[in-house]
Amino acid sequence: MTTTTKGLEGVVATQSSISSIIDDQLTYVGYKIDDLAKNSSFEEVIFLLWNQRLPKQDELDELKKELASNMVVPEAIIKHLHSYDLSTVHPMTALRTAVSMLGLYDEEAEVMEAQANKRKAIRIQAKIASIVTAFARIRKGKDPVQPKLSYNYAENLLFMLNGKEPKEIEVEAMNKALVLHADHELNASTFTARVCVATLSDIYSGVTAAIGALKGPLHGGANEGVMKMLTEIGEEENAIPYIQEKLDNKEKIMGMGHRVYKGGDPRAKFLKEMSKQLTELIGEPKWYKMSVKIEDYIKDHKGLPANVDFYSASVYHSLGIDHDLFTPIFAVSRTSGWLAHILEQYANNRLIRPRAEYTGPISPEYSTIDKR
Ligand SMILES: CC(=O)SCCNC(=O)CCNC(=O)[C@H](O)C(C)(C)COP(=O)(O)OP(=O)(O)OC[C@H]1O[C@@H](n2cnc3c(N)ncnc32)[C@H](O)[C@@H]1OP(=O)(O)O
Ligand SMILES: O=C([O-])CC(=O)C(=O)O
Repeated sequence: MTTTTKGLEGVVATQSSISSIIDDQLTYVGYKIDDLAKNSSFEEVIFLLWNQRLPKQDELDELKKELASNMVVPEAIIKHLHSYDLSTVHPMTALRTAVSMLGLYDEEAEVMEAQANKRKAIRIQAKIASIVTAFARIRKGKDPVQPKLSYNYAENLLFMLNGKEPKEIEVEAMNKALVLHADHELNASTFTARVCVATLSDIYSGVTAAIGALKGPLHGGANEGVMKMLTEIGEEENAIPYIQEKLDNKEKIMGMGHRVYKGGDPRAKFLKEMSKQLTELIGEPKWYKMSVKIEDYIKDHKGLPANVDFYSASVYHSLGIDHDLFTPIFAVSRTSGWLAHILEQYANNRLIRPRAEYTGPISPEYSTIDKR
């Protein structure tokens, strides 16, 4: 058997035409992330990821309409969100369970035909925004807000979260964050989704599994970890001593480092710019300034670049989003990528089943229980 690679580093595990990372450049279906971040709506990116081409205007209008009109979630899920102790449950745990529950209320849940899976993809993408926002409101004793048909995805996400018309700058920032987080080749959660559905399990299982993988602090959970760190640091002058102490204790700095990018994450510069603008706007520029200090220090002392999670923390904070909702917001965006990969996996499926190199004892002598 060939040798193992810890964490599957550098292993090419599948072919995909959805996104690529080549020489530290990210593309979705060949289009540069820079062009998409500057020009595209999240809906446009969803269409691109699911169809491997950019939409025409009427196709984009249709997708926007379908997403907005499918955002309402079954009442049973809203009831379920009321049914446990929302003060202690992490929103990613609630989301994982609620998305799994969605499958119970979808008549096509077990239909494996390609068109049915596309219809389910729209429903899942639409409803995940409503689940995250309903959870956020219910735990504050507020009613969920119904989406507006005239709003785009980013507008509805903010509207359902805050119950008031979002400002243009907030919508722009949210849209860009959604575009930047939408897909990322074979990251851990996407790989999880593909492994799951490669058994020909259903689409809800795939997305539920992916949410579980995204939750961890080495992956999507890092954005919440970044804000926790910034809050603990409190003021700019404390940043370096705090970071040095963490490094001395061999602790990881959240939002820093990446398995694939060694020169830098191309998404981070957009989020950095947004962080500067938005933290100034809310009168809390210290979060941005602190982040820049940390980024520079880690670059100089560890040679590690900031990843997508680093500046997204202060961006989401500036948008007034609760810190434990940062990863669920990431999940809302990444659902588009998971669904694209799930559809691609179904279209060209083979069971994913690698091998393990056995390192346990060889032929130990068996003794019956009375002799051990
Ligand atoms: C959306 C995303 O998922 S982006 C990633 C989000 N995750 C984070 O931000 C968590 C912090 N970062 C990390 O833990 C890592 O950089 C990962 C998980 C992203 C990538 O890790 P890997 O490629 O597996 O690298 P690994 O964890 O093996 O680290 C290699 C070395 O760099 C160090 N290192 C890597 N990241 C960090 C970090 N953030 N802070 C301090 N040291 C780090 C490790 O301690 C290790 O050092 P050593 O060789 O002296 O033991
Ligand atoms: O690709 C990865 O390993 C992690 C990442 O940046 C992402 O999922 O966006």
